[in-house]
Amino acid sequence: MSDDIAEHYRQIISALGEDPSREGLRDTPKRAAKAMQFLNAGYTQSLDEIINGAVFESQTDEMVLVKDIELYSMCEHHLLPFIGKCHIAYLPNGKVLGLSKFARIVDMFARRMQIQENLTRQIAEAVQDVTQAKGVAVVIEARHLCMMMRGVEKQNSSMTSSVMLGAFRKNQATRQEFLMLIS
Ligand SMILES: Nc1nc2c(ncn2[C@@H]2O[C@H](COP(=O)(O)OP(=O)(O)OP(=O)(O)O)[C@@H](O)[C@H]2O)c(=O)[nH]1
Ligand SMILES: [Zn+2]
Repeated sequence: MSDDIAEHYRQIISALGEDPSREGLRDTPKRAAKAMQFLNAGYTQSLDEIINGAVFESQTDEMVLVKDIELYSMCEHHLLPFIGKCHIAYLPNGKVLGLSKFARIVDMFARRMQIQENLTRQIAEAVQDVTQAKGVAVVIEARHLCMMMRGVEKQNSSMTSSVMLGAFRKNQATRQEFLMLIS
């Protein structure tokens, strides 16, 4: 599979007018294939596998917030990166999730091709699924290279997307508390 991807990169380099056999580019198809596979490793992972049973009983019923999880993904339209941070909050319902698992959930979905809005929803639904929480909130703030280095070439705009489930959707005070904590 890696060889396959490398061969396609070799053809792309050639079609772009470069010589893929010149010294500096000789190993580039292989490197690019490896990098692309890493950036899309989410397709080879599953929620069960990354959670690895790290869901613990707890009677806490206060909001838990994991803030500023850095995020690197690629938009499915241009295969160019979007980069930003993700905030995840939930209201436990007898169970809490291992802290590192929030970052693992973000990475698993971020390392697939998609748009930011869908990524936000996938993360929220995964946290809900795993914790059976009373509510889950996810906000992603990101800058899209497809808007910066090409196309409209706007360097300072960023996009914020959010998904609120359960109590965060129904209860204004809960939502406000979350938004205040991440602001
Ligand atoms: N909503 C949303 N749009 C995205 C995301 N990533 C890229 N896009 C947009 O997807 C759209 C694709 O538009 P097209 O007109 O088909 O493609 P294009 O000609 O390359 O568009 P321009 O970027 O405007 O040059 C653009 O408006 C992008 O800004 C994302 O995560 N969410
Ligand atoms: Zn794009």
